Amino acid sequence: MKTTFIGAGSMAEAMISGAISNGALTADDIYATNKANSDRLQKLNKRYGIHTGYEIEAMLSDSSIVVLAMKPKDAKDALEKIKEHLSPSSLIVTLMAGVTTHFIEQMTGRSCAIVRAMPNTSAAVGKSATAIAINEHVTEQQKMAALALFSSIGLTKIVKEEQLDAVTGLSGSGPAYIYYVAEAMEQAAEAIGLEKETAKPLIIQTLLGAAEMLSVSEGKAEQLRKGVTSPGGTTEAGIRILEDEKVKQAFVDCIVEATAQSKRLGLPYQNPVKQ
Ligand SMILES: NC(=O)C1=CN([C@@H]2O[C@H](COP(=O)(O)OP(=O)(O)OC[C@H]3O[C@@H](n4cnc5c(N)ncnc54)[C@H](OP(=O)(O)O)[C@@H]3O)[C@@H](O)[C@H]2O)C=CC1
Ligand SMILES: O=C(O)[C@@H]1CCC=N1
Repeated sequence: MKTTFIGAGSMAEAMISGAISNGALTADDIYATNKANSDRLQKLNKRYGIHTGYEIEAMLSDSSIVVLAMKPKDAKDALEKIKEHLSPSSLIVTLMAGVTTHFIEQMTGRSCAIVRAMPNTSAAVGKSATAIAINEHVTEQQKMAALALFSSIGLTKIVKEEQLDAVTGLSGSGPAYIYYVAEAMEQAAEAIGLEKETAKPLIIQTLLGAAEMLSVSEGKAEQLRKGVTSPGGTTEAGIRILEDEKVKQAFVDCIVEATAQSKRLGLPYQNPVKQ
């Protein structure tokens, strides 16, 4: 299934790598272009055997899927460049945070089948938590193709487009919150006398194990936490500090604020006429 990536940065690469290694696409199916970085295209061509270049018209013709993988600030330029070459039968898949399907339709000047996605950087290891919103022009076959593409980089949930800001605040930015916890654990390990080489694998395995436990226990986080916490024990003493410092509320506030920022960043893309 011919799939063309407009934008060839880290998210595009994660999807290309996932789709090829999981068999969702072959290297021969994949075309990628960017703004001007030809070295980067050459590297992707060498690494994955995909087609790369700047012949937009040829790349877009007969493309079943066109992935918009540029930053939101570049959306307008990129859409201006590709709109006259877009085939009416192509499915547009957009990865851009905040850029609405309405904006894309306005920019291309016509109704398009669009899947708007919010993956996360764990796509690079096939573990993205991705949510997708599907507009009314997407056919059942296109929906299946999009699900196959995103399943190749991890788990996929279908949501309403208006829920994508919340998804961005929760799981789009989510890996950063977990890295923040890992940073705190690394800092603490040093303070309590553990060498980095000892602490790092212990931290990683603790995060992996906790995630696996959450997964097999159907997500009862509070119950799992209580299972670790012996009365009068070490966990209880540690968690008391987190409660005193209102750390849980700080995480809630963090996700609410990230969601609000996603909404703010999306404002210029509500109506392209106002740009
Ligand atoms: N990083 C993340 O955690 C997440 C990112 N996203 C979304 O994914 C998208 C891509 O992010 P990411 O891969 O990190 O970005 P990168 O900066 O790594 O890549 C952006 C790519 O877009 C290309 N580009 C810019 N302008 C144009 C243009 N006019 N025509 C063609 N290509 C163009 C750039 O080309 P060149 O190098 O030549 O300038 C580059 O290849 C963003 O919209 C982001 O919102 C979504 C979820 C999570
Ligand atoms: O920080 C950001 O704006 C992007 C969107 C989700 C993850 N990174």
